[in-house]
Amino acid sequence: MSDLDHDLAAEQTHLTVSREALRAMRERAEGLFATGNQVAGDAYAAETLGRTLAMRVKELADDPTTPLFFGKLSFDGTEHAGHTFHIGRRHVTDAVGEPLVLDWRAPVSRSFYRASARDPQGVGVRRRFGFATGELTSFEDEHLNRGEELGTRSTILTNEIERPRVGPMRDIVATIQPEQDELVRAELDESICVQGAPGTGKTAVGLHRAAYLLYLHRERLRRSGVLIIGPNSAFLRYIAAVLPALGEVEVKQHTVEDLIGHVAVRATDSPAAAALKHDARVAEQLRSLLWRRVRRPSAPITVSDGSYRWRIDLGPLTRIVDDVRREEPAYSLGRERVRSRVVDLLLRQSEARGESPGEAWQRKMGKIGPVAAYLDEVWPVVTPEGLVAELLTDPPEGFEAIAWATPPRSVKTAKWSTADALLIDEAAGLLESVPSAGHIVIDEAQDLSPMQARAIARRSSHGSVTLLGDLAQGTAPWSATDWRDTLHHLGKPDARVVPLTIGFRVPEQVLELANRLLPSLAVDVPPARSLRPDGRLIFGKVGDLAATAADALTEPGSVGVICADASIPSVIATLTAAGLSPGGPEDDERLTVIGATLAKGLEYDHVIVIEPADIVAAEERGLHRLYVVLTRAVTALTVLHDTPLPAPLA
Ligand SMILES: Nc1ncnc2c1ncn2[C@@H]1O[C@H](COP(=O)(O)OP(=O)(O)OP(=O)(O)O)[C@@H](O)[C@H]1O
Repeated sequence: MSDLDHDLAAEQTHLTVSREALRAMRERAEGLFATGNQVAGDAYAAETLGRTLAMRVKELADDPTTPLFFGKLSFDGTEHAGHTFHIGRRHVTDAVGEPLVLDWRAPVSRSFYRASARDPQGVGVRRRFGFATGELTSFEDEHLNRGEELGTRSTILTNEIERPRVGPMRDIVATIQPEQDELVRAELDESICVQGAPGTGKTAVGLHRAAYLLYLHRERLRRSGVLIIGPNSAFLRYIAAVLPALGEVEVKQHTVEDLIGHVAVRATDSPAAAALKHDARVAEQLRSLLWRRVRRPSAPITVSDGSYRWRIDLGPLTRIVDDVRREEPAYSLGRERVRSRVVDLLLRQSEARGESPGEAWQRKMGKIGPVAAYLDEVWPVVTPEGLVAELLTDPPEGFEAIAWATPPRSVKTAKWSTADALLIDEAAGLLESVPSAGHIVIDEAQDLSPMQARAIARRSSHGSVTLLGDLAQGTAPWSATDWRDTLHHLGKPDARVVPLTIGFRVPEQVLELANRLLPSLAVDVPPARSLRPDGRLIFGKVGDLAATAADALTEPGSVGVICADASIPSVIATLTAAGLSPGGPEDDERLTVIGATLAKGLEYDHVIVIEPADIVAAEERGLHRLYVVLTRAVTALTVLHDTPLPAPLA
């Protein structure tokens, strides 16, 4: 046996021992789960404990297809000199608590991603492991102490990048690159905006950052929560498995629409109305409409509590309104403040008479007729829907386009649009303050409208955000052209904007084609360098579709046919007639037909794009859409067209 074989055998043994230990950890957790009910003091404690233990059992699940560890650090310097650590997806300890595998997020593991020949951080040798279906098959050493460093030339990194893609997105924990790691491990209180060309790992970075923050601030974030926001449900489905694979099973993933909720969407807006409703100026209109409801009182109050009659003059009543207004509370809180200050005045009069009425008396006085009438006059009850209905019934100058064609009979029967739901959320935020999440990761953030950004800002007022996006991929009418604007609406104006420039998905030739569109996209973004010199770019006629798809399916990996949304039925018909069975973005078929508007954030091994000119013509920012579509390919891009290619590509 050579030294290398011997080393590999020893590592395989370590893997077997670690798997065994993880199984034992899981069995212990299951045992605790089973007895949890008996040890907990009461039903509430039992439930909490049960939930924690059930979560722990889930977290300890071993996925036999992914390796328990992917790297090893052998230290010859710092306080760790003489120690070796295996780095994996989670801690694994043996029966006496000795670590067999260190979590990739532990402080020591940082050197796995950051140590270099120039700055070895005490690491003598960094070892990366190659795996096939969960079995350890090879390793690659860098003797940092001898100045050896592979960087992006690592075969294990190359294999990982070139691996055929099938099914949902996977974690990249074994091969996070230094520029990515710096973002992943940024502090919890730091908000960051990542500007990265297609395939530079923005989504991956955001998800790993969520996992990292949860590891470091588990208790705090369990209470306040970490949210992931993505553009649509096909995308959320695509990324759904990444965090659970990293042991994080509790993170909620939403689109902006389902984050907001409030009302069922049953109407659509004209483009002009939608544009105004997504504009931050409409927030100002709602605010002033709301605060115009607050008035000074017109008469003093006289109240009888059965034994005495109390009177409050106009002067103090006016002062209360003015004071509370100046304090700028959320509107509904303001109303309660006014109420309690009136009751205070009554209480003081009563005390001056030598009485000391209790809470029940105060509650009664707060609701008594004259006090309620005063409140309704100076600070009336407002509902979010009511406020928005008022705006849409009679919009101010310059906002005529948002007017309802026919106002509904009542607020209850109103049909709301997606953008109305945003207005209602804005109004709700003026009425009551919204609980803040600890951290929010927002993907495809270039498409956030100012009003959507404000909705997220309300939910992260005490937390931080990671914004991920690419200005060149902005396809909404309100897409950002400058990150500072989005950050301003998000309430994080000082966030760092950091570029990612190494492309892990799109092959060089394909990127070169897509980049020809960049000068026409009117954005200033740093170009990316592709790590994939090995791709293929093919042009053909639309009539070649079935043959191209059939051919692509003979190779491993996923095949995505992307066309203008209107062409989906005919594309499916062509493929089906040829005996292929394409699925949609929600299915698990190897062959997927997907409309251009849903392709954002997704990737396929072989992408077949049908009629780029149709994709461009279908919408206002069609060239941006085409840029998104052309950058979905991992290995091969086939462009099929009968009409001439859009000018920048021809
Ligand atoms: N460090 C890495 N090691 C291996 N693969 C990586 C690494 N970083 C990213 N990738 C892979 O590159 C592909 C693109 O990553 P990701 O989807 O996160 O990019 P993106 O910047 O969000 O792209 P887009 O702008 O198209 O949404 C994914 O398959 C991802 O797994």
